[in-house]
Amino acid sequence: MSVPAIDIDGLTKFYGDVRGVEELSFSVPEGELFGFLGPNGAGKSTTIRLLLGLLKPTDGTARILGVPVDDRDSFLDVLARVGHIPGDPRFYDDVSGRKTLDYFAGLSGDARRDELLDRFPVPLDRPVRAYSRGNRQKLAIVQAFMHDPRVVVMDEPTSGLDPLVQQEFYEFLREERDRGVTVFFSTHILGEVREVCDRVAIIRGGRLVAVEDIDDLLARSGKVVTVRSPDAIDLADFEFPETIDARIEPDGSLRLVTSGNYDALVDALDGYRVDDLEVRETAIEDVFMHFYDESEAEREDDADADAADADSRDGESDAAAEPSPADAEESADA
Ligand SMILES: Nc1ncnc2c1ncn2[C@@H]1O[C@H](COP(=O)(O)OP(=O)(O)OP(=O)(O)O)[C@@H](O)[C@H]1O
Repeated sequence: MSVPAIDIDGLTKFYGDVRGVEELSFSVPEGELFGFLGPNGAGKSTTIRLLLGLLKPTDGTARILGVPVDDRDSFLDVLARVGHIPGDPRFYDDVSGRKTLDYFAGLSGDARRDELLDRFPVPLDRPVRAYSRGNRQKLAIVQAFMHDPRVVVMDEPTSGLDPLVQQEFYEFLREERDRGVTVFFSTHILGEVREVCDRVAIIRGGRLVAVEDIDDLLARSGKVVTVRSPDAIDLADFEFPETIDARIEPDGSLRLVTSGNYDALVDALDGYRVDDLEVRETAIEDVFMHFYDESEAEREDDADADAADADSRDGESDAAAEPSPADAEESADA
């Protein structure tokens, strides 16, 4: 079996007492479009910075193309085959876009510069200071891909792009994936994951909630059935083995999420008059909220356990400790 493009094993980072990420383990095979989804503060940027060796882990390891990030000499060679778009791309403001790209070309090459600029044009002779947010992002895209990397790691790469450029970028990512490039990108936008990803890791509160194939996730998430009836609907009539969730909406209609066929539903409906019946795919939002809700419950359990722990310790405050400025930010010993 070939070596995964990205391999993360037990990766943990604490900023003082603050959890950045804890015990993350997953891998991404070559040629996959992999989404890394989580709300603000979930630990996406921390993971990406650990993966690229920009931050030192508290525990665990990350590998790109089989090389551990802490094997500095070999890892520098690997980085020549990696593209990176940081969350907030920064360039020297007084330097033109062209000179900026010249600089990066000197480091790792620019065989695809012209092709990328045709696709994601920017005002090359203007200083980057004068760039709009979108143009800055496009410059970051060209810079990340122009040396024809094997693996590209991106932190919320579509922020600031207008919808047309976003679509162009998604198309470009699919083409890159089809050429065998591995694309890892973080996002908090659910639709983006559905539209472009093959698989997704869902992270919340620094912990991995799930790693799922997008199609499987949607397939086993069921269908949403809404029934409107002039009769009072009794929920008990709709508790079949296939029922994932059933509730009566404020307007009296039945909302049922079902994973199976409709025989039991049709039988149950026999006792009711039906004004309206609608069956639709589960929205990806519902699917992810399900994971987020579960993870929220787990966090509350953790918080309860922590509080119980603190109560059991004599003389200790149960307030969460703030990180001291000294240990808040830390860079790797590169
Ligand atoms: N330099 C730092 N010092 C202290 N805490 C930090 C630092 N960087 C991140 N954190 C904390 O680590 C956790 C994860 O943050 P991170 O920036 O990785 O999340 P994120 O998913 O990228 O969020 P966003 O989408 O808002 O960028 C948060 O609780 C954050 O406050």
